[in-house]
Amino acid sequence: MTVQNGSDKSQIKIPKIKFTKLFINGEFIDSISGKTFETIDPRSGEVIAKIAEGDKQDIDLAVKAAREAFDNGPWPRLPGCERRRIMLKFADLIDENVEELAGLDAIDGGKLYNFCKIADIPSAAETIRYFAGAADKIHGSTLKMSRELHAYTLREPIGVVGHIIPWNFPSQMFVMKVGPALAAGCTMVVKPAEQTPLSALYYAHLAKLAGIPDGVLNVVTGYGYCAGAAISSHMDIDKVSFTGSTEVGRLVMQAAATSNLKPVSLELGGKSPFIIFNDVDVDKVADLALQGTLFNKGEICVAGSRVFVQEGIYDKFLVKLVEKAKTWVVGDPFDPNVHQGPQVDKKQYERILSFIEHGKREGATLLTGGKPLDGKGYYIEPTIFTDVSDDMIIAKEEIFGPVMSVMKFKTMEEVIKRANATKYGLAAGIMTNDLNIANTVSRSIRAGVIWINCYFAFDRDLPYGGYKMSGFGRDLGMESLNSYLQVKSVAMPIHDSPWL
Ligand SMILES: NC(=O)C1=CN([C@@H]2O[C@H](COP(=O)(O)OP(=O)(O)OC[C@H]3O[C@@H](n4cnc5c(N)ncnc54)[C@H](OP(=O)(O)O)[C@@H]3O)[C@@H](O)[C@H]2O)C=CC1
Ligand SMILES: CCCCCC/C=C/C(=O)O
Repeated sequence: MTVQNGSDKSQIKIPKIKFTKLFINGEFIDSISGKTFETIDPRSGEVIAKIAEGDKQDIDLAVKAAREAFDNGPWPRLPGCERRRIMLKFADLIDENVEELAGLDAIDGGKLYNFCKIADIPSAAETIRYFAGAADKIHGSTLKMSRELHAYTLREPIGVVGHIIPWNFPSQMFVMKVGPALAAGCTMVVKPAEQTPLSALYYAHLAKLAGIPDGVLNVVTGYGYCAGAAISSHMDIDKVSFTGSTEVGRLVMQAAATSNLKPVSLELGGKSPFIIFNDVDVDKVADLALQGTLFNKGEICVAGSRVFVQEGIYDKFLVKLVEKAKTWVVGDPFDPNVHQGPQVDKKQYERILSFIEHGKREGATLLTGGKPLDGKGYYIEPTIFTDVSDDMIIAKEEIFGPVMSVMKFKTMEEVIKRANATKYGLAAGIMTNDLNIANTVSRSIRAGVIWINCYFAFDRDLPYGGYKMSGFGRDLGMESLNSYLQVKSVAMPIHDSPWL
C-alpha cells in the first residue's frame, strides 16, 4: 500500500456548493424549523456547507406537493413518450454537468473524483435513459377468460413514492430509485443520506431544468431518525424504497406495516463470498479479489469480503495478493493516482477500526494494513486477514470498509455450505473455468446476484437485490420498474359473441 498525501493541487476540482436548501414543489426552500446541519469533507473533517435540516413537517409539505402532482398534475397522465422525452433531457443535463456532480460526490463522500467523472455520473445519466426508454412500453395484457367476459390488465403508477438512500453511491442510488419511478409516472420524495446530500440537490435542480413538473420530484435533506422515519410512517406515501443497513430496513418495514401498509423494497447489508477454485489464473483473480473488497473503500454492500480459496492455490494466492496490495494507493480522492479515498465519516471510520481490532483479538493473522493513516481525514489502510474462521466477527458481520478475510477450503460441497452460512444473501463471486462447478455453485448459493469469473458486473438491465436478511425487492432492470406499478384487472361482459 502506498500513502499519497499532499497531492498535486492543480488537479483538484473542488466544486462551488450551489444548492443547500430543501427542494419542494419545484423550489429551493429553508426547512420550516430553520435548522441546518453540517455536511463534512471526510478528507479533513472540515465543514463543506450547512444544509437545510428537514423534519416531519417538511416531509409533510413535500408529500403534499407530491400527492397533488400525482392526483391532479400532468406527470402520471402524460403519454409515456412525453415522460421519456423529458427524462432524456434530464439525462443530457447530467452529462453536461458531469464534472460538478463528480466533484460533489468526491468531496461529500470521499469517492474517487476521476471514477465519478468517467463512471458513476455518466452511468447515472445512462440509468435515467434506460428507464426513459421504458416509459412508453408499460402495458398490461388481454386475458383469455373462461366465460363471456372481456378482460384485461392495466399497469398504473403506484402513486407517491418515498426513496430513502444511503451515502456510498449517492448518484447511482438516486437514479436507480428515481429513474424507474419517474418512468412509471409516480411522484416522489427523496431523502438522501445526511453524509452526502449535495448531489441529490443538484439532481433536483437539473430535473427542474429538464421540465419535470413541480411537485413530481422533491428532495428533503435531513436525518434518518426524523425525516427518514417520517417517510416510512407517512399515511399518504404509497411505497417506500430503501437502501441501507438491515437494522434500519427493519424499522422502515415496521413503520410501513403500522401506518398504511405501504409496500416496501429493502436493499440491505451483505457479507458476500468470493470463491476461488484451484483451476484459475491466480494472478488475475488476485487482482479481482482485491478490487472485490477494496473498491469504493469497501463501502459497497456487495463487497466480496469473505474470500474462500481452494487449498491447491492458497499459498500462491496470498503471495500475489500481498504483492498487489502493496501497489494500492490510499490518499486524496481528487488525486488521479489514488485508488482509495477516506471512509465516508468519523462514525464509519471508527466502526471499521473496531472491526479490525476484533479481528486481531479473535486471533486472525494480519497480512497487510490494520491501521488508520496518520494525519487528517478518515483514511484506513487496506487490511487483509488470514486464518479467519467462519465464526469470527470479521467473517460474519458487514464491515463496509477495506477489510478482507481470507479462508481456505478443500471441496466444492464444503465451500457451498460455508458460503451459505450467513444471515445475508446479497451477492457471490465464483472463480473457476469448470462449467460444472460454476453451474452447481451458482445454483446452490442463496444470494440475489451471482458473478462468475467477474465481480461488480452491474448493468442497468440486471436486477439487483437480496435474499434472506439482505432484503427483498429489486433495483434496476424491468423488475424495479414493475415495483413502481400496480396491476388493475378490468372485466366486462361480452354478449352474443361466438368467440371467448
Ligand atoms: N446496502 C447498502 O448499500 C448500505 C449498507 N449500509 C450498512 O449500514 C451500516 C451503517 O450505515 P448507516 O449510514 O448508519 O446506514 P443507515 O441504514 O442508517 O442509512 C441509510 C439511510 O437510511 C436513513 N435512516 C436512518 N435511520 C432511519 C430511520 N429510523 N428511518 C428511516 N430512515 C432512516 C439514513 O439517514 P441518515 O443519513 O440521516 O443516517 C440514510 O438515508 C454501514 O456500515 C453498512 O454496513 C449503509 C449504507 C448503504
Ligand atoms: C448500473 C450501476 C449500478 C451501481 C450500483 C452500485 C450499488 C452499490 C450498493 O448497493 O452498495
